[in-house]
Amino acid sequence: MMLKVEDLSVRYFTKKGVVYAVDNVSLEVRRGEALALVGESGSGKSTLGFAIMRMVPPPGRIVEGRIILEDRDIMGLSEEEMRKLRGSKVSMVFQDPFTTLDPLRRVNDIVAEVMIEHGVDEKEAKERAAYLLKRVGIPEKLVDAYPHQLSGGQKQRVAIAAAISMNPSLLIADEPTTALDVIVQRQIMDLLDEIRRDMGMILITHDIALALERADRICVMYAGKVMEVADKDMMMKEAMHPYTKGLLSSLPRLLSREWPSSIPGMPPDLREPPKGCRFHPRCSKAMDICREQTPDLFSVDGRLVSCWLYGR
Ligand SMILES: Nc1ncnc2c1ncn2[C@@H]1O[C@H](COP(=O)(O)OP(=O)(O)OP(=O)(O)O)[C@@H](O)[C@H]1O
Ligand code: NI
Repeated sequence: MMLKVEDLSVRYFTKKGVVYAVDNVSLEVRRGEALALVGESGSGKSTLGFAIMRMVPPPGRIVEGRIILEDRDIMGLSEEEMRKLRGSKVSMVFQDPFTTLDPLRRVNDIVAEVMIEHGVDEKEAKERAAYLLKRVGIPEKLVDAYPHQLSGGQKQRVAIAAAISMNPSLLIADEPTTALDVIVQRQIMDLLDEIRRDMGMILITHDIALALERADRICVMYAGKVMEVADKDMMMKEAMHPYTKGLLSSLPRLLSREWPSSIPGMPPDLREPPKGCRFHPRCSKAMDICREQTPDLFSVDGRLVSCWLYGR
């Protein structure tokens, strides 16, 4: 297994209370697969992505769990060891590449810098940066440009080139196309598909249609918990969890790329998540046990589902 996350919990210790952002999450990413992490805003997707990089921003903290990257538990690594790992074994690209591209550096240097930090010598790093930029579709005349001279899509291409420059085993892409217009979105997703080859990818998105189109497996999150994990084809055919069923029942309308509104109610405030199953207040199938006890992730017909309808 490329990545195993076990019983991971992340909380933000804010002045206004503790936010239970990721609660007891377990998931796996197989070698070479694209796993989509799908969920509405605030469900804990980015927090989970940051946690896998051991980069949860304060006042957040990983409070428990294991993160095993290629058979190595990275929870025990020092910050210095993590710095070596980030970018080389696991990399991340973000929604807004503005925040990750140094505005004062030329594009080629931005990409080369990542490699230099990981010990590649300068000449080799610059040559490889030029190659990578070409590979991600940056025109040659722009390799010496500054980020502000690029379009949004081009900036994202540069961020991708930097992220894959050390051939990481795992790429975490957090809403990589959300800030882009529809045509550019497609180009960037095609680029990710093409360049990652045997690299594993976690695609974080609130866009279920995009997830179903691009990922091999889908992990649905709700209020900091994993609700259901299944192969894309299985999920398309039939969802099991009432929450996922609700999401997918509105699939035909998803072309509008908005969060489906077929589920009444609102997600909970994660400072006071509901007892039992976090989805129970919005669930039409809720039973007594759902209000009291949190369901495990039950393994049913080749998928995982956290719902009392499917296990005891
Ligand atoms: N820096 C922070 N301080 C306090 N709370 C935070 C912080 N970052 C996130 N949270 C809270 O943690 C929870 C999970 O947020 P997170 O950003 O991980 O969700 P998300 O699924 O990525 O949402 P989005 O789709 O909006 O990006 C939310 O309740 C959010 O308000
Ligand atoms: Ni997010």
